[in-house]
Amino acid sequence: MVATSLPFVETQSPAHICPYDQACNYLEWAAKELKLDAGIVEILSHPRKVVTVSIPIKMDNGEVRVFAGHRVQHSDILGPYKGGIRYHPAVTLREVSALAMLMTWKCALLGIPYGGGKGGIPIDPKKFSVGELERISRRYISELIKDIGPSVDIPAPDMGTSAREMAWMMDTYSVNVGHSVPGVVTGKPLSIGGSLGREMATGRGVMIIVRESLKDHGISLTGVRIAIQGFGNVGGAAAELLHQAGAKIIAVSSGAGGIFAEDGLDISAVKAYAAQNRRSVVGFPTAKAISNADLLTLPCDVLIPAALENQITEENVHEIKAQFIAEAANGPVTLEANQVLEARGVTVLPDILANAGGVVVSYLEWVQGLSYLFWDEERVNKEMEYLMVQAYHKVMEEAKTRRVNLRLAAYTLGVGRVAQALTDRGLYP
Ligand SMILES: NC(=O)C1=CN([C@@H]2O[C@H](COP(=O)(O)OP(=O)(O)OC[C@H]3O[C@@H](n4cnc5c(N)ncnc54)[C@H](O)[C@@H]3O)[C@@H](O)[C@H]2O)C=CC1
Ligand SMILES: O=C(O)CCC(=O)C(=O)O
Repeated sequence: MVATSLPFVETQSPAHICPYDQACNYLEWAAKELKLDAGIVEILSHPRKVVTVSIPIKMDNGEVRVFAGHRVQHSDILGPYKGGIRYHPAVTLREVSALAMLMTWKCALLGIPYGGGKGGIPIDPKKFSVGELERISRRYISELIKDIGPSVDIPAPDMGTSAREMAWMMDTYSVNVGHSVPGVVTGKPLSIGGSLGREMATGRGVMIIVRESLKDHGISLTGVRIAIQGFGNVGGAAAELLHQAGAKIIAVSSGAGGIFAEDGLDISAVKAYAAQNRRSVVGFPTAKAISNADLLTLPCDVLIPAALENQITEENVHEIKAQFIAEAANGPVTLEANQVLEARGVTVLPDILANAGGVVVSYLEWVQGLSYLFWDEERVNKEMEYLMVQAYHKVMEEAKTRRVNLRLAAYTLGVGRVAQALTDRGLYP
């Protein structure tokens, strides 16, 4: 296991598991299987560019506060940096760096012409007014103006951000360069060049990958018992689509806790409740209250962590009862826990495959924008489904050929493609 140092001043990760070390461990694991040169691993272990900016803001009460805003550009070997921007109090530079690296492998695995990037601001958006969030978002993008662009680095939503923030960012970028540039972000509102289907895309991709994996095991979605941690953009959409497909969603959660119903939750009612309660499911009538930790260990067929990283670790892995885990979040299962689950025969559908639906539709949004031709939702969903199912089968085939688990198979495909491009472009001497 490596403990990789980053060449910049560091904010410490509060978690005991350093996400960047973990990302490098995954890279090393894949590199060993691929028998890559140590030099290639060394290059790919370091982000190409790391930017941290100060965001000075006048709060509604007149006080001036300064926030840190990060953008990490891991690799642009296959195309412009691509990845979301996270607003969450636990954001650190190491976390953003790890997530940027994951984006590189995800885009490569899906065969879309992007590199990997990620951004983040360590704030809890629930504690800010809309006006304060707008000022933070606009100043963050103004500070990054030279580092982003439709062929350089294209942000998108992640935890704590949505189409609203993307619209502010697109507008700020456009005003700064003097003309409208819709392609600078994806996940934007439809009115300014967003794509139909983007909002539900990550959840839809999760549903597709779960469905394909169950199908391979001779199981249909009907009646399958599913627990989902996180009921935001990704978890909420996955819950809705899996419920529509016949699955029984027995538990969902938000940051402050979760809810459980043995016979399955009415997901439309939970959605309506969360919309009225600042996106929290806590207190939903007719369901039992459970903690986020308890949700993970519920007896169920499929567990979908759709919130933060490092949720299933060596500490709780032995209590996990699900036979299938779909990583809707980025990095929710640690490498050590993954190995334990694999030894027990649990199918872990890795993040870079399971949650790739979002970046795939971001790509389709970008393509539609560049061609000035907008598609109906059916076409967007069909194109996304094709790319997701194709990637799923490639991962299954790779796992079979190499006799490795699905995570390693996904990584060998993603890392292998980037390493090949690095060599072909002559960037590896
Ligand atoms: N938005 C997107 O298109 C994509 C998101 N992802 C990943 O999916 C995950 C969720 O992202 P979004 O749904 O977009 O975020 P979101 O902000 O819309 O929702 C996050 C959900 O997690 C809950 N949450 C927050 N802290 C928590 C905690 N400590 N324990 C349990 N739940 C907690 C929130 O209450 C909320 O229900 C993240 O890991 C993100 O990187 C991955 C691919 C694309
Ligand atoms: O849609 C995108 O461009 C990026 C989504 C993202 O941040 C992710 O897949 O983790």
